[in-house]
Amino acid sequence: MNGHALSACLIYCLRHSANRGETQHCTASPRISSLFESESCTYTYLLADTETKEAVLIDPVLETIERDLKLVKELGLSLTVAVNTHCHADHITSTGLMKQRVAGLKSAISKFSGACADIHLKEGDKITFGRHCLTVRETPGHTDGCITLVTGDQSMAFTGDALLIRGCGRTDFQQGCPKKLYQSIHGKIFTLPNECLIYPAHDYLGQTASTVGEERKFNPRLTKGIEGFVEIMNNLNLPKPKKIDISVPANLVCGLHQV
Ligand SMILES: N[C@@H](CCC(=O)N[C@@H](CSS)C(=O)NCC(=O)O)C(=O)O
Repeated sequence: MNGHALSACLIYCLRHSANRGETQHCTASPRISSLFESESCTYTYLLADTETKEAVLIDPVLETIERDLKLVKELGLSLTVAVNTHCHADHITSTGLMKQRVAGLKSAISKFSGACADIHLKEGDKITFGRHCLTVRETPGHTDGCITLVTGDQSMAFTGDALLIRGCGRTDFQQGCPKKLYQSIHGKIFTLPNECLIYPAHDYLGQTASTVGEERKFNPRLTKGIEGFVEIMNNLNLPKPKKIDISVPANLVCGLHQV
């Protein structure tokens, strides 16, 4: 199945934690829904505490706001935070519009993103929802404001555009720096347990999730030394994202530009 074949596909994946039933904060795994937007091949993740019904959305996309809000309603969830892993260059976030539709919803993004939001995140900050939380790891390199969000039990990591499945975010615009990205991935993501699931912001080949162990072993870019990695990244020769000129200014104002 290729990325576009996933366009109408909502993947509901119930994760069961070794710490299930644990009442202490930040230890168990939340419920996860992986939601795909086919034009930009972006994943939005809805994480929820099934008991308290508190939920967070990661990287919501403007075009799929109705679908995402419908799911939140169907599941009876109370959305508290919509967080962007960085200031996206290829699509417009729905965060600002979502704040107008959901009472009390707070937006969040890295303090180094340059973007406005209710919450500016930094290394070690926690986003708590019910019994669960996400801990912020700063993973710059694709942009200066890229973060990876890790569940309390370290069973899942939402890597944004830092680490993709068998790939990684490009480093040729928006403060991109291959050396920084290499250090971020090796220092902040590959130090997680091998079984930790990797949920990226994009996939262009229809892949849905990976693990730290798999990427450490098989990622064709990150298994190289730093000099080899820099050489690869400086020679990707990718075309510019089609919507970069509207997405970046819009995302700097929470996606509300011209909405
Ligand atoms: N064709 C797409 C843009 C594809 C792209 O550049 N993806 C980025 C992440 S979104 S800025 C990326 O880092 N890709 C890495 C890679 O190796 O493909 C469009 O026009 O939107």
